Amino acid sequence: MSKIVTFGEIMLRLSPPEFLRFSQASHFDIEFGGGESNVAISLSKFGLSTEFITRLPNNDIGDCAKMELRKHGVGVDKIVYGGERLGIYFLETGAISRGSKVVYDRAHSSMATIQPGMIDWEKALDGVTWFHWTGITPAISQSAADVCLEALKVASAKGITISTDFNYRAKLWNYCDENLRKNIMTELSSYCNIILCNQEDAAVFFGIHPAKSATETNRENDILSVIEQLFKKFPNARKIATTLRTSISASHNTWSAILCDRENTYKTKTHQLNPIVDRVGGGDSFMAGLIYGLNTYTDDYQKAVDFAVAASCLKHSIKGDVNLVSVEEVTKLMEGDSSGKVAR
Ligand SMILES: O=C(O)C(=O)C[C@H](O)[C@H](O)CO
Repeated sequence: MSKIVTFGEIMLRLSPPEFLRFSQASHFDIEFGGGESNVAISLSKFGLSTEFITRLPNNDIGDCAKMELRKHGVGVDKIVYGGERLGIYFLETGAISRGSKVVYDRAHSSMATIQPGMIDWEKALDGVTWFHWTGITPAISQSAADVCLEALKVASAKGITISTDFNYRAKLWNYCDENLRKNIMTELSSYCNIILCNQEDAAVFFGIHPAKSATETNRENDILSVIEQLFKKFPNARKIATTLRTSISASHNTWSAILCDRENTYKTKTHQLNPIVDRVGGGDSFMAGLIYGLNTYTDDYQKAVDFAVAASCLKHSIKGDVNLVSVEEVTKLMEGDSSGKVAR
């Protein structure tokens, strides 16, 4: 039976109600979010045994984060405690052609000040079959990057499948220059078997760009060229996926994905995404869907990626960071029922 661990920072998400601007708000809606905890919660909703590892402050706010994870069935026993505070991110939700805005307030958080040796990875990863991290964790601080490396070394020695979502966040990565960032991400990524990546991630982290042919390229060829180069750079990578969003106008968005292994390419159908309720966590919901898909449809990779894209499509209908949908709901959409009919 699969047992999945994700590792990263869970934060308080504070957002003005509805579509108010920060400057208009007199109070905030409270949720919890974070790339890796979003994946853990979604996987737990799909019925997989899931554990989230992080460092939380030993105070009431840290307790609330833990209770949130527990409420969704995610294991919290490997969490360590200490440090001053829980990270926060402020989200102003955009509308029409005004984009959303994120302001991070996570400096000196418990996760940013985590140090090597604080987590006993040998014990924490005992009996685990899958370990997931993202490029957000090493972006927080050098010591968080070091702990990530500690985890990956142990996971890899134990033969655990390792996945990552590169998740470049331009507003983080403040503690190091471009070269160090490249070295850190190259070392961490070299342990990974399953990778979720987009063109920007590949360019920023590894200086990888689409190879231009004499003929005109298109978006799909560009990303396939990037994926080919990533496979060469990372010999341990078995599968690389990407999501493709088109924003034709504020009211016309589509969502699809591609999954590649070293021999084949699996493309999904294109889903319509309108109206979008909340697009935060779209990539995380895809990642969780892919982890579920690869664990469930073990010899049907087309089905695995079809499940992932349908899952993330549904996420866009849900307020908050997390994809609170069941396998049955995803399967229904995957099989073509996008009617949104009332279930009676
Ligand atoms: O941006 C981050 O660092 C977060 O983890 C916040 C959100 O949960 C994340 O962006 C969603 O993918």
